[in-house]
Amino acid sequence: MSGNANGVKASESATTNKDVQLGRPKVRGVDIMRDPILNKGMAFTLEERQLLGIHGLLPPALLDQDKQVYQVMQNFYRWGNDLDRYIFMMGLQDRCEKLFYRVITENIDLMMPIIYTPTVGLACQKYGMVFRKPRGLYITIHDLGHVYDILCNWPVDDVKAIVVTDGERILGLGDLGAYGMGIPIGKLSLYTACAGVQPRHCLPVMIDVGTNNEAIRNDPVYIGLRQKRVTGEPYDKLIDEFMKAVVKRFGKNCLIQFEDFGNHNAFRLLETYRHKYCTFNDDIQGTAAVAVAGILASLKITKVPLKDNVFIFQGAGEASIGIAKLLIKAIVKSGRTEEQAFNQIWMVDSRGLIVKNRPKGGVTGEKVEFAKDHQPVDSLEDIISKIKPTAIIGAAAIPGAFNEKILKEMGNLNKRPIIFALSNPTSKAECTAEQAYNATDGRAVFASGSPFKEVSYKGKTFHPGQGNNAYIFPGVALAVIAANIRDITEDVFLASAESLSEMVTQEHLDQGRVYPPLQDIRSVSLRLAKEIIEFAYSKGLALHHPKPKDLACFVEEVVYNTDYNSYVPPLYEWPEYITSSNAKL
Ligand SMILES: O=C([O-])CC(=O)C(=O)O
Ligand SMILES: [Mg+2]
Repeated sequence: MSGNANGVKASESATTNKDVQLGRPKVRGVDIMRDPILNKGMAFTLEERQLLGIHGLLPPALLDQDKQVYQVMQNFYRWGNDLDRYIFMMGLQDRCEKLFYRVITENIDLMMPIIYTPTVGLACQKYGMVFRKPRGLYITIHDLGHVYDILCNWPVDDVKAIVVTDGERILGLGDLGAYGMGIPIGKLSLYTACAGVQPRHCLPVMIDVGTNNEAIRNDPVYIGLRQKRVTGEPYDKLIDEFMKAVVKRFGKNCLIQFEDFGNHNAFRLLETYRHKYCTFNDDIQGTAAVAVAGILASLKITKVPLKDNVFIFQGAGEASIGIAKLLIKAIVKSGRTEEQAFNQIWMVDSRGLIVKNRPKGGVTGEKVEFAKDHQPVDSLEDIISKIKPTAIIGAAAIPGAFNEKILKEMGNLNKRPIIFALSNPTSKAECTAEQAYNATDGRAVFASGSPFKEVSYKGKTFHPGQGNNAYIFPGVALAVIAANIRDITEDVFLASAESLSEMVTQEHLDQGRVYPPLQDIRSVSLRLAKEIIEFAYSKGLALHHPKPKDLACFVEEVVYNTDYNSYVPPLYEWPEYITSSNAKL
């Protein structure tokens, strides 16, 4: 390839867009129609049908991709519920990948609630019924000693990103065992839909060590191991073997995103692996970045400087601790000492306010450094009246935790209270958008992890923001893959949070938004990737050399193209001495 419209040479990019160079596929005949990567449905041209040996295997009409999109959308609307829409879209992904991604990217705000939260949560709960065709790899505790062999069964060699779960904490739904596989699949669909990561570079992985969810173990159509979770040494050995096998099979630049592990493993595994492998934990670090971005944007509405805010976290798990730690970095950057920053952050868990020497105990691990010198207080209502926060952030998957009294109190304490109900899916949110606006006379600055529709209150329309790590992980992944960032530091996540918050315009703020609209998530993710790459080069974290001159073009070059390839090879041009009648014999 010579150069694109912007003059960037393909050779500068980490991954050349091989799609457009495919020319003639190796597969022919009916097999090409059975391969979702190559299949074009009724968009195969007459020439292609003849050349590939599929003429007559399709009805005679040609339906180009535009018409196919129309057909998919008509069907999509026809389904009566979201779970059926999920199954329908997964079927499309299994049949025709390019069409699937074209439909998703063109209708991202309509499609995200289906292929991602909240519907993906419901799909995981019913995965035995939803399951049609396997996707990704299943590695079980019985495969100890053979993990590399399993990775070798994956047919693609140039995998660049893995999303892995052990299914122990699927969204806020708890232990769903192997049914949790819907999450890595959904996350990786967003890698492509939001950030244009090539689908063939992506691999979803389920590590099945059993499930402690008895109902799921007894489900007659359960797809995983029917045993209690294996913990301790064998568990650690399996994860360790997996990490090493990934490097052996796909190289040390292969990104490994940890997703929806239980708290007790998530922090531990992050600490063990973060400096040795190209890895991050989305629930700790991705969620942290999106929440801090939302907080930074909220301050433009509340006009309360970061250093004067007081935050209460409902929950002290992966999300809360992750957000709190990144927030501390942001507060310190704004001029406070670390000690002062810690004093602005209060945590609440199932045993009440996290204080030193709590009679009810339970302050261990990551929570310890957040424990305050304060009297124990049990109920969230009392905690809020005593601590007088400017912001409350819910991430404990306790639906209704922000009750009317609490929301009203937040409205009494603040001109513009910040209320983030981040637990997923929607059924686990701490309050609804409507409840937050109604209880605060429309003054709440509200965001939630799962989407809520606009709310009309006293003639004004509010657009609640979706504070979901989907605004972060696709852009991070694209940046990591394209620029070979191996060490994904906390500063990368802080830079991501700052970049995202800077993409929130005054117009967005006027609509009550603290994130750019979901329709814009693709351009947001690409810009984020570009800014992360810029940051990574400035800190010496990007190993792709030389640094490309034009980063926007560099990013554009690697992005997946949803147009169908032409399988008709370009005609050869015969040299003139052959075609010319004057050719000398
Ligand atoms: O998947 C989502 O919507 C966000 C997330 O990581 C979680 O809730 O675990
Ligand atoms: Mg998650």
